Amino acid sequence: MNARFPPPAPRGLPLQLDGVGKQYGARSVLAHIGLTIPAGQFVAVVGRSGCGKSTLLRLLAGLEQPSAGTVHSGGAPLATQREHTRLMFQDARLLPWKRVIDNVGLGLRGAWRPQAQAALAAVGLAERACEWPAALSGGQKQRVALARALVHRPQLLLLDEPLGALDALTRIDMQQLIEQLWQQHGFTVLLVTHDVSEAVAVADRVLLIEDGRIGLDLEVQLPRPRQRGSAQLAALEAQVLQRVLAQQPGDLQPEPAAPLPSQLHWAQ
Ligand SMILES: Nc1ncnc2c1ncn2[C@@H]1O[C@H](COP(=O)(O)OP(=O)(O)OP(=O)(O)O)[C@@H](O)[C@H]1O
Repeated sequence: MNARFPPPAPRGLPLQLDGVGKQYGARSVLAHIGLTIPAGQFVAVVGRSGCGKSTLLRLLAGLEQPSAGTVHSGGAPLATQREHTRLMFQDARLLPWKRVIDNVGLGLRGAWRPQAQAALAAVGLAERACEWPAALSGGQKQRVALARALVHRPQLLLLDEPLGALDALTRIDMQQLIEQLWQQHGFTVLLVTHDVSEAVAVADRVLLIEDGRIGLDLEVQLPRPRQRGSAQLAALEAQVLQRVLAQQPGDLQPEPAAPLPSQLHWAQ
């Protein structure tokens, strides 16, 4: 990757969540979340489907407001830091009628092309700047989405399962790219992922959400680069998985099965 990418913001944003809750109508999704995340920490957020991982990210991104509690950064409401926060989703959300570089430069003013070109170089796609998004693979589209975030020099990068649709090898490449950019630029990362092995491989800290709260807060103190497939990573992964599996599936609990037509027949 390219070291010429503009110098990073001095540090990541620290986060302080106090008593954060989120309700949708009568349904409580998050309750009393209290968290201190130091500047520049790489945090992975895991938990069963529907436990509130994306909701937490949307609250941090300012796309939703908490029903209770506060989110601060450095003593001020996080909302004052919106320009330093970027969110990336599972789908790249590129505009198909704009070339790759124009997608990266969306929202920039002035002489933005060199910055966008440098961001593309940082994700290894300098040569693809003038192509249409349709000419890119899924992994390349996600790299463009990452460049589109990087070009704003974020201090807080919120990643909502951005690698979920990628094949296993492309996924590891992207994990390593994100880790490398994080090391270069020092932004704070919150990565929502369904993949516990990904969480322990890339993060400093893994948060498990269960019953609307932080059910497990695990420091990953292994040196980097981490050896995929190592016994230490496997042990951490097992520790998180055991905790997830010990939990009731909550709203994923299937409805009582309706009898099949053939069963109905035999019951008569
Ligand atoms: N706008 C909304 N209105 C009502 N309920 C919502 C809304 N957004 C999310 N929910 C509910 O909040 C709960 C948490 O949703 P969320 O998307 O945060 O879960 P998640 O952990 O990210 O799930 P997944 O892993 O499946 O993506 C779910 O039960 C969901 O149905």
